[in-house]
Amino acid sequence: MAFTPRFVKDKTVAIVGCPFSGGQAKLGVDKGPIHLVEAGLVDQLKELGWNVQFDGHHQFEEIAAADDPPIGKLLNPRLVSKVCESVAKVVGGHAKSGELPLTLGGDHSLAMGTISGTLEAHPDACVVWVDAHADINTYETTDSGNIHGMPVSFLIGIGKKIPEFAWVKPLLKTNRIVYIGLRDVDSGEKRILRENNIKAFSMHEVDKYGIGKVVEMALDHVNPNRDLPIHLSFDVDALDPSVAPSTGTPVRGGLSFREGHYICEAVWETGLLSALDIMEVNPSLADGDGVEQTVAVGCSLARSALGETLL
Ligand SMILES: NC(=[NH2+])NCCC[C@H](N)C(=O)O
Ligand SMILES: [Mn+2]
Ligand SMILES: [Mn+2]
Repeated sequence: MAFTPRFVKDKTVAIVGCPFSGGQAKLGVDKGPIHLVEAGLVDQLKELGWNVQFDGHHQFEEIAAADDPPIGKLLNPRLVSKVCESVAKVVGGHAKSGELPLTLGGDHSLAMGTISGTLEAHPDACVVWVDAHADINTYETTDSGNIHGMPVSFLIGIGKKIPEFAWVKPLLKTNRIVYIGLRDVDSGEKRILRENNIKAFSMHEVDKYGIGKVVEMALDHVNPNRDLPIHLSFDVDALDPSVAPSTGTPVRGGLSFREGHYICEAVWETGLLSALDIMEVNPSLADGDGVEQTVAVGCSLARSALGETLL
């Protein structure tokens, strides 16, 4: 289908490369965006008819806080906060000018920035969060202290208020986010999802209803009239590790290659996509083939969400 989504002008996609790993402990996830671009993503999107804006990856070095001791259990808190704040400005700027921001991670803490940016530009946007994890731990519930397991709690405004993160406005309403693919949710997170009535389709529902029905139910929940902008935040660990092995927190029993792509295709078909994140590609994990395979799958998910069809 050769159309442009409703909230995008001149079929322009702005690639926001975010070589950042501070939201978790494994080295290498900062190399994800570089590999995705080197695999030819820019030309692939041009081939699909997009005007592609890409002026190099973001440099976060100058942001590095000299002294960044943990706050409670939270690791690298000042660094993550400052990086996400700058990402929010960049993503929000693109969205306001009618470009579709495609953020390449980097770890999923970045979504605190990307979704903040989306909501500045489109206050009524909804979020489809595709992940093995709920990433909704709070100051009180996090066990690992890794902020990539926490961005959603900041966006909806739960948990202890941390002054270092004061810029994050709790703009995301709990009925405007839906999860697909969950299978490794901490017990504190399960309670948060329940108490806040947050809709989630785990792998159990994918097995039970099939991916077609699950995506339809997910969109019915966050976007009942199919008129709101959609921010699709895709953590590649939603896919089964046999499909995307190069990622920091793989969990077996994940989405198949087709199920992952189907989600992207179905979101594209709504004509409402307004921002896309491809997160947690870590080219230093897994060996030879696995790395190439994961990078290729990251690119093809992006293409599917941006209009590539099978026929
Ligand atoms: N974006 C991710 N891969 N998140 C994994 C989070 C794992 C775990 N729930 C934690 O909070 O540490
Ligand atoms: Mn995950
Ligand atoms: Mn995640």
